Amino acid sequence: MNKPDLSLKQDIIEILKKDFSGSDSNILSFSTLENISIQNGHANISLTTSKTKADQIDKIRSIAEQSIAKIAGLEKATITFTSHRTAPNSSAQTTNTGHRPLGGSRKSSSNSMPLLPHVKAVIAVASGKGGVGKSTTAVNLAVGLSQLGLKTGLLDADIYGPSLPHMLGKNVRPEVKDGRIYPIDAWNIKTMSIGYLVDEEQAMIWRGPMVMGALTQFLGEVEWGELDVLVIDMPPGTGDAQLTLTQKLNTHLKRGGAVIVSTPQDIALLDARRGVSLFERMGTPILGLVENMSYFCCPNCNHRTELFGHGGAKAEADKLHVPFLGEVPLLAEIRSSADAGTPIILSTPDSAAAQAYQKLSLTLSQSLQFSN
Ligand SMILES: Nc1ncnc2c1ncn2[C@@H]1O[C@H](COP(=O)(O)OP(=O)(O)OP(=O)(O)O)[C@@H](O)[C@H]1O
Repeated sequence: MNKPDLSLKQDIIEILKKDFSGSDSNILSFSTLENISIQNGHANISLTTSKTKADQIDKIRSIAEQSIAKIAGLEKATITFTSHRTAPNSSAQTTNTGHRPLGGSRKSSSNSMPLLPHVKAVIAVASGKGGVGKSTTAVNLAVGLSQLGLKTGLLDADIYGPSLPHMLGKNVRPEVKDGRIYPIDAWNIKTMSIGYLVDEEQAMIWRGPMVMGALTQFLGEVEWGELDVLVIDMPPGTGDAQLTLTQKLNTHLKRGGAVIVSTPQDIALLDARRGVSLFERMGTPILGLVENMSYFCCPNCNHRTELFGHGGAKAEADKLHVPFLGEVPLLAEIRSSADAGTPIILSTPDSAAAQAYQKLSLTLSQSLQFSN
Protein backbone atom coordinates (compact mmCIF):
# COMPACT_ATOMS: atom_id res chain seq x y z
CA MET A 1 0.00 0.00 0.00
CA ASN A 2 1.32 3.48 -0.84
CA LYS A 3 2.25 5.62 2.10
CA PRO A 4 0.49 8.99 2.13
CA ASP A 5 2.69 11.99 1.30
CA LEU A 6 2.23 13.41 4.78
CA SER A 7 3.72 10.32 6.40
CA LEU A 8 6.58 10.26 3.88
CA LYS A 9 7.32 13.90 4.62
CA GLN A 10 7.46 13.17 8.31
CA ASP A 11 9.92 10.32 7.68
CA ILE A 12 12.05 12.66 5.58
CA ILE A 13 12.09 15.31 8.29
CA GLU A 14 13.20 12.69 10.82
CA ILE A 15 16.19 11.90 8.60
CA LEU A 16 17.04 15.58 8.17
CA LYS A 17 17.10 15.84 11.95
CA LYS A 18 19.35 12.81 12.33
CA ASP A 19 23.03 13.05 13.24
CA PHE A 20 24.98 11.10 10.69
CA SER A 21 28.54 11.40 11.83
CA GLY A 22 28.67 13.31 15.04
CA SER A 23 26.84 16.07 16.81
CA ASP A 24 27.53 18.70 14.12
CA SER A 25 25.92 16.79 11.32
CA ASN A 26 22.23 17.40 11.67
CA ILE A 27 20.98 19.07 8.48
CA LEU A 28 18.06 20.85 10.10
CA SER A 29 20.28 22.41 12.74
CA PHE A 30 22.14 24.16 9.90
CA SER A 31 19.27 25.05 7.65
CA THR A 32 15.57 25.74 7.28
CA LEU A 33 13.27 23.43 5.43
CA GLU A 34 11.55 25.32 2.62
CA ASN A 35 9.65 22.60 0.88
CA ILE A 36 9.33 18.89 0.26
CA SER A 37 7.67 17.72 -2.91
CA ILE A 38 7.22 14.10 -3.86
CA GLN A 39 6.49 12.90 -7.35
CA ASN A 40 6.69 9.36 -8.70
CA GLY A 41 8.88 8.23 -5.83
CA HIS A 42 11.27 11.17 -6.19
CA ALA A 43 11.53 13.47 -3.16
CA ASN A 44 12.79 16.98 -3.79
CA ILE A 45 13.81 18.70 -0.61
CA SER A 46 14.72 22.38 -0.63
CA LEU A 47 16.49 24.04 2.24
CA THR A 48 17.69 27.54 3.00
CA THR A 49 20.93 28.25 4.73
CA SER A 50 23.94 30.55 4.76
CA LYS A 51 26.91 29.98 2.46
CA THR A 52 29.25 28.78 5.23
CA LYS A 53 26.70 26.42 6.60
CA ALA A 54 25.83 25.11 3.14
CA ASP A 55 29.44 23.95 2.80
CA GLN A 56 29.14 22.05 6.07
CA ILE A 57 25.85 20.45 5.09
CA ASP A 58 27.25 19.50 1.72
CA LYS A 59 29.40 16.92 3.44
CA ILE A 60 26.39 15.01 4.64
CA ARG A 61 24.01 15.85 1.83
CA SER A 62 24.60 12.68 -0.18
CA ILE A 63 24.42 10.45 2.91
CA ALA A 64 21.07 12.02 3.76
CA GLU A 65 19.86 11.65 0.16
CA GLN A 66 20.74 7.96 0.17
CA SER A 67 19.07 7.47 3.50
CA ILE A 68 15.88 9.24 2.35
CA ALA A 69 15.80 7.22 -0.88
CA LYS A 70 15.61 4.07 1.26
CA ILE A 71 12.30 5.11 2.84
CA ALA A 72 9.59 2.71 1.73
CA GLY A 73 7.63 4.42 -1.04
CA LEU A 74 10.58 6.49 -2.29
CA GLU A 75 13.19 5.70 -4.90
CA LYS A 76 15.24 8.84 -5.13
CA ALA A 77 15.95 11.98 -3.15
CA THR A 78 17.48 15.30 -4.09
CA ILE A 79 18.41 17.93 -1.57
CA THR A 80 18.92 21.47 -2.87
CA PHE A 81 19.61 24.80 -1.25
CA THR A 82 17.26 27.40 -2.62
CA SER A 83 19.14 30.42 -1.36
CA HIS A 84 22.05 31.23 0.83
CA ARG A 85 20.91 33.98 3.09
CA THR A 86 22.71 34.35 6.37
CA ALA A 87 20.97 32.26 8.95
CA PRO A 88 19.69 34.19 11.92
CA ASN A 89 21.73 33.91 15.11
CA SER A 90 20.68 30.95 17.06
CA SER A 91 20.27 31.66 20.71
CA ALA A 92 20.51 29.11 23.46
CA GLN A 93 16.78 28.64 23.29
CA THR A 94 16.27 28.69 19.55
CA THR A 95 18.58 26.26 17.92
CA ASN A 96 16.57 26.70 14.75
CA THR A 97 17.49 28.90 11.86
CA GLY A 98 14.06 30.33 11.35
CA HIS A 99 11.52 29.48 8.71
CA ARG A 100 11.54 31.18 5.33
CA PRO A 101 10.18 34.66 5.86
CA LEU A 102 6.49 34.21 5.23
CA GLY A 103 6.32 37.79 4.15
CA GLY A 104 8.89 37.07 1.47
CA SER A 105 11.51 39.22 3.14
CA ARG A 106 15.01 37.98 2.74
CA LYS A 107 16.28 39.85 5.72
CA SER A 108 15.93 38.53 9.21
CA SER A 109 13.92 41.28 10.75
CA SER A 110 12.94 39.13 13.70
CA ASN A 111 16.45 39.18 15.08
CA SER A 112 17.60 42.65 14.16
CA MET A 113 14.58 44.63 15.32
CA PRO A 114 13.00 44.76 18.74
CA LEU A 115 10.02 42.46 18.91
CA LEU A 116 6.58 44.06 18.88
CA PRO A 117 7.91 47.61 19.25
CA HIS A 118 4.46 49.20 19.28
CA VAL A 119 2.68 46.64 21.41
CA LYS A 120 2.26 47.74 24.99
CA ALA A 121 1.37 44.47 26.67
CA VAL A 122 0.91 40.79 25.90
CA ILE A 123 -1.53 38.36 27.44
CA ALA A 124 -0.64 34.72 26.79
CA VAL A 125 -3.61 32.38 26.95
CA ALA A 126 -2.22 28.95 27.73
CA SER A 127 -3.28 25.52 28.85
CA GLY A 128 -1.42 22.52 30.14
CA LYS A 129 -3.17 20.30 27.60
CA GLY A 130 -5.10 20.58 24.33
CA GLY A 131 -8.83 20.78 23.84
CA VAL A 132 -9.75 22.59 27.03
CA GLY A 133 -11.01 25.74 25.31
CA LYS A 134 -7.88 27.86 25.17
CA SER A 135 -8.56 29.25 21.69
CA THR A 136 -12.20 29.94 22.55
CA THR A 137 -11.07 31.87 25.61
CA ALA A 138 -8.41 33.79 23.67
CA VAL A 139 -10.86 34.86 20.94
CA ASN A 140 -13.61 35.97 23.32
CA LEU A 141 -11.12 37.71 25.57
CA ALA A 142 -9.62 39.64 22.65
CA VAL A 143 -13.05 40.79 21.51
CA GLY A 144 -13.97 41.65 25.11
CA LEU A 145 -10.83 43.78 25.52
CA SER A 146 -11.57 45.55 22.26
CA GLN A 147 -15.13 46.25 23.44
CA LEU A 148 -13.57 47.99 26.42
CA GLY A 149 -11.82 50.35 24.03
CA LEU A 150 -8.37 48.76 23.96
CA LYS A 151 -6.55 48.46 20.64
CA THR A 152 -6.30 44.70 20.55
CA GLY A 153 -4.49 42.10 18.48
CA LEU A 154 -4.85 38.35 18.51
CA LEU A 155 -2.07 35.99 17.47
CA ASP A 156 -2.78 32.33 16.93
CA ALA A 157 0.46 30.70 18.04
CA ASP A 158 -1.17 27.28 18.10
CA ILE A 159 0.73 26.36 15.02
CA TYR A 160 -0.22 22.68 14.77
CA GLY A 161 -3.93 23.36 15.02
CA PRO A 162 -4.60 26.95 14.00
CA SER A 163 -8.29 27.42 14.75
CA LEU A 164 -8.52 31.20 14.65
CA PRO A 165 -9.50 31.64 10.99
CA HIS A 166 -12.38 29.22 11.55
CA MET A 167 -13.50 30.78 14.83
CA LEU A 168 -13.39 34.27 13.35
CA GLY A 169 -15.06 33.25 10.11
CA LYS A 170 -12.12 34.53 8.07
CA ASN A 171 -10.96 32.44 5.18
CA VAL A 172 -8.66 34.99 3.60
CA ARG A 173 -5.01 35.56 2.84
CA PRO A 174 -3.24 38.46 4.51
CA GLU A 175 -1.70 41.18 2.42
CA VAL A 176 2.08 41.00 2.16
CA LYS A 177 3.94 44.17 1.26
CA ASP A 178 7.68 44.89 1.43
CA GLY A 179 8.28 41.78 3.45
CA ARG A 180 5.68 42.71 6.06
CA ILE A 181 2.54 40.69 6.73
CA TYR A 182 -0.59 42.71 7.42
CA PRO A 183 -3.02 41.35 10.02
CA ILE A 184 -6.60 40.54 9.15
CA ASP A 185 -9.23 42.73 10.79
CA ALA A 186 -11.97 40.72 12.44
CA TRP A 187 -14.52 42.05 14.90
CA ASN A 188 -12.44 45.15 15.51
CA ILE A 189 -9.31 43.23 16.41
CA LYS A 190 -6.15 42.66 14.37
CA THR A 191 -5.60 38.97 13.92
CA MET A 192 -2.89 36.73 12.58
CA SER A 193 -2.74 32.98 12.28
CA ILE A 194 -0.56 30.51 10.45
CA GLY A 195 -3.90 29.20 9.21
CA TYR A 196 -4.20 32.31 7.00
CA LEU A 197 -0.94 31.45 5.29
CA VAL A 198 -0.50 27.74 4.91
CA ASP A 199 -2.79 24.78 4.61
CA GLU A 200 -3.28 22.48 7.56
CA GLU A 201 -1.16 19.69 6.17
CA GLN A 202 1.80 21.98 5.74
CA ALA A 203 1.51 23.23 9.31
CA MET A 204 1.26 19.67 10.59
CA ILE A 205 4.53 18.50 9.06
CA TRP A 206 6.52 21.23 10.73
CA ARG A 207 8.62 20.05 13.56
CA GLY A 208 10.04 21.84 16.59
CA PRO A 209 12.65 24.07 14.97
CA MET A 210 10.39 25.10 12.10
CA VAL A 211 7.52 25.85 14.43
CA MET A 212 9.69 28.16 16.45
CA GLY A 213 10.98 29.77 13.26
CA ALA A 214 7.47 30.48 12.06
CA LEU A 215 6.41 31.83 15.43
CA THR A 216 9.43 34.10 15.66
CA GLN A 217 8.57 35.44 12.25
CA PHE A 218 5.06 36.16 13.27
CA LEU A 219 6.38 38.20 16.11
CA GLY A 220 8.89 40.03 13.94
CA GLU A 221 7.24 40.38 10.57
CA VAL A 222 3.58 41.04 11.23
CA GLU A 223 2.72 44.71 10.96
CA TRP A 224 0.68 44.94 14.13
CA GLY A 225 0.88 48.71 14.36
CA GLU A 226 0.05 50.32 17.70
CA LEU A 227 -1.64 47.91 20.07
CA ASP A 228 -2.58 48.26 23.70
CA VAL A 229 -2.62 44.54 24.06
CA LEU A 230 -1.79 41.48 22.01
CA VAL A 231 -3.58 38.32 23.10
CA ILE A 232 -1.66 35.19 22.19
CA ASP A 233 -3.35 31.84 21.79
CA MET A 234 -0.38 29.75 22.90
CA PRO A 235 0.35 26.27 21.60
CA PRO A 236 -1.09 23.69 24.04
CA GLY A 237 1.24 22.09 26.56
CA THR A 238 4.38 23.16 28.31
CA GLY A 239 7.17 22.24 25.92
CA ASP A 240 9.93 24.06 24.06
CA ALA A 241 7.62 26.21 21.93
CA GLN A 242 5.87 27.64 24.98
CA LEU A 243 9.16 28.17 26.77
CA THR A 244 10.80 29.96 23.86
CA LEU A 245 7.79 32.16 23.20
CA THR A 246 7.65 33.10 26.84
CA GLN A 247 11.33 33.97 26.86
CA LYS A 248 11.08 36.06 23.72
CA LEU A 249 8.09 37.96 25.01
CA ASN A 250 9.28 38.30 28.55
CA THR A 251 9.23 42.10 28.62
CA HIS A 252 5.78 42.38 27.08
CA LEU A 253 4.43 39.64 29.31
CA LYS A 254 5.61 41.54 32.36
CA ARG A 255 3.16 44.27 31.37
CA GLY A 256 0.44 41.68 30.82
CA GLY A 257 0.82 38.10 31.90
CA ALA A 258 -0.46 34.58 31.49
CA VAL A 259 -3.98 33.23 31.71
CA ILE A 260 -4.24 29.48 32.21
CA VAL A 261 -7.35 27.75 30.95
CA SER A 262 -8.40 24.44 32.44
CA THR A 263 -11.42 22.20 32.65
CA PRO A 264 -12.47 21.07 36.14
CA GLN A 265 -11.23 17.47 35.92
CA ASP A 266 -8.26 16.57 38.13
CA ILE A 267 -6.20 15.47 35.19
CA ALA A 268 -6.63 18.79 33.38
CA LEU A 269 -5.85 20.65 36.58
CA LEU A 270 -2.65 18.71 36.94
CA ASP A 271 -1.63 19.95 33.50
CA ALA A 272 -2.74 23.46 34.37
CA ARG A 273 -0.38 23.33 37.35
CA ARG A 274 2.47 22.62 34.93
CA GLY A 275 1.41 25.65 32.91
CA VAL A 276 1.45 27.86 35.97
CA SER A 277 4.85 26.53 36.95
CA LEU A 278 6.32 27.22 33.48
CA PHE A 279 5.30 30.87 33.62
CA GLU A 280 6.41 31.22 37.21
CA ARG A 281 9.85 29.93 36.34
CA MET A 282 10.07 32.58 33.63
CA GLY A 283 9.00 35.34 35.99
CA THR A 284 5.81 35.96 33.98
CA PRO A 285 2.94 37.35 36.05
CA ILE A 286 0.15 34.79 36.32
CA LEU A 287 -3.05 36.73 35.77
CA GLY A 288 -5.05 33.74 36.86
CA LEU A 289 -6.90 30.54 36.10
CA VAL A 290 -10.11 30.26 34.07
CA GLU A 291 -12.31 27.21 34.49
CA ASN A 292 -13.89 26.30 31.17
CA MET A 293 -16.74 23.83 30.69
CA SER A 294 -17.31 24.43 34.36
CA TYR A 295 -20.93 23.34 34.45
CA PHE A 296 -23.72 22.51 32.03
CA CYS A 297 -26.64 24.85 31.87
CA CYS A 298 -29.80 23.29 30.41
CA PRO A 299 -31.01 25.59 27.60
CA ASN A 300 -34.64 24.68 28.37
CA CYS A 301 -34.96 24.89 32.14
CA ASN A 302 -31.68 26.63 33.06
CA HIS A 303 -30.88 23.79 35.44
CA ARG A 304 -27.22 23.71 36.31
CA THR A 305 -25.39 20.36 36.25
CA GLU A 306 -21.81 20.03 37.37
CA LEU A 307 -20.64 17.35 34.99
CA PHE A 308 -17.04 17.18 36.14
CA GLY A 309 -17.46 18.25 39.74
CA HIS A 310 -17.26 21.85 40.78
CA GLY A 311 -14.74 24.22 42.24
CA GLY A 312 -11.67 22.28 41.12
CA ALA A 313 -10.00 25.21 39.37
CA LYS A 314 -10.91 27.63 42.15
CA ALA A 315 -9.38 25.27 44.75
CA GLU A 316 -6.33 24.79 42.52
CA ALA A 317 -5.94 28.55 42.06
CA ASP A 318 -6.09 29.01 45.83
CA LYS A 319 -3.51 26.30 46.31
CA LEU A 320 -1.19 27.88 43.76
CA HIS A 321 -1.83 31.37 45.13
CA VAL A 322 -2.98 32.69 41.75
CA PRO A 323 -6.23 34.58 41.07
CA PHE A 324 -9.29 32.62 40.01
CA LEU A 325 -10.72 34.46 37.00
CA GLY A 326 -14.09 32.80 36.72
CA GLU A 327 -15.98 29.91 35.25
CA VAL A 328 -17.38 29.48 31.76
CA PRO A 329 -20.27 27.04 31.34
CA LEU A 330 -20.40 24.21 28.87
CA LEU A 331 -22.77 25.63 26.32
CA ALA A 332 -23.61 24.29 22.87
CA GLU A 333 -23.81 27.87 21.61
CA ILE A 334 -20.15 28.46 22.37
CA ARG A 335 -19.22 25.80 19.87
CA SER A 336 -21.91 26.64 17.32
CA SER A 337 -21.13 30.35 17.35
CA ALA A 338 -17.40 29.57 17.00
CA ASP A 339 -18.19 27.29 14.08
CA ALA A 340 -20.27 30.05 12.53
CA GLY A 341 -17.35 32.47 12.86
CA THR A 342 -18.84 34.79 15.49
CA PRO A 343 -17.51 34.58 19.04
CA ILE A 344 -20.26 34.08 21.62
CA ILE A 345 -19.41 37.36 23.34
CA LEU A 346 -20.83 38.99 20.18
CA SER A 347 -23.44 36.52 19.06
CA THR A 348 -25.18 36.04 22.43
CA PRO A 349 -23.93 38.81 24.72
CA ASP A 350 -26.53 38.08 27.40
CA SER A 351 -25.56 34.44 27.83
CA ALA A 352 -23.79 33.29 30.99
CA ALA A 353 -20.74 32.45 28.89
CA ALA A 354 -20.55 35.90 27.27
CA GLN A 355 -20.92 37.50 30.67
CA ALA A 356 -18.08 35.38 32.01
CA TYR A 357 -15.89 36.59 29.14
CA GLN A 358 -16.93 40.21 29.71
CA LYS A 359 -15.97 39.92 33.36
CA LEU A 360 -12.70 38.26 32.44
CA SER A 361 -11.90 41.05 29.97
CA LEU A 362 -12.65 43.73 32.54
CA THR A 363 -10.52 42.10 35.22
CA LEU A 364 -7.60 41.63 32.84
CA SER A 365 -7.83 45.10 31.33
CA GLN A 366 -7.42 46.46 34.85
CA SER A 367 -4.29 44.45 35.42
CA LEU A 368 -2.44 45.65 32.31
CA GLN A 369 0.61 47.81 32.91
CA PHE A 370 0.96 50.30 30.13
CA SER A 371 4.18 51.99 31.18
CA ASN A 372 6.86 51.91 28.50
N1 LIG B 1 -17.44 26.22 27.26
C1 LIG B 1 -17.60 25.55 26.13
N2 LIG B 1 -18.81 25.02 25.82
C2 LIG B 1 -18.99 24.31 24.67
N3 LIG B 1 -18.04 24.11 23.75
C3 LIG B 1 -16.82 24.62 24.01
C4 LIG B 1 -16.54 25.38 25.19
N4 LIG B 1 -15.24 25.77 25.14
C5 LIG B 1 -14.74 25.29 23.99
N5 LIG B 1 -15.68 24.59 23.31
C6 LIG B 1 -15.53 23.90 22.04
O1 LIG B 1 -14.56 22.87 22.26
C7 LIG B 1 -13.70 22.73 21.12
C8 LIG B 1 -12.26 22.94 21.55
O2 LIG B 1 -12.11 24.28 21.99
P1 LIG B 1 -10.80 25.13 21.68
O3 LIG B 1 -10.37 24.94 20.26
O4 LIG B 1 -11.03 26.49 22.17
O5 LIG B 1 -9.79 24.34 22.62
P2 LIG B 1 -8.22 24.48 22.68
O6 LIG B 1 -7.86 24.26 24.10
O7 LIG B 1 -7.74 25.71 22.05
O8 LIG B 1 -7.81 23.24 21.81
P3 LIG B 1 -6.42 22.99 21.07
O9 LIG B 1 -5.39 23.14 22.10
O10 LIG B 1 -6.58 21.58 20.58
O11 LIG B 1 -6.33 24.00 20.00
C9 LIG B 1 -14.20 23.75 20.11
O12 LIG B 1 -15.09 23.11 19.24
C10 LIG B 1 -14.96 24.77 20.94
O13 LIG B 1 -15.98 25.42 20.22
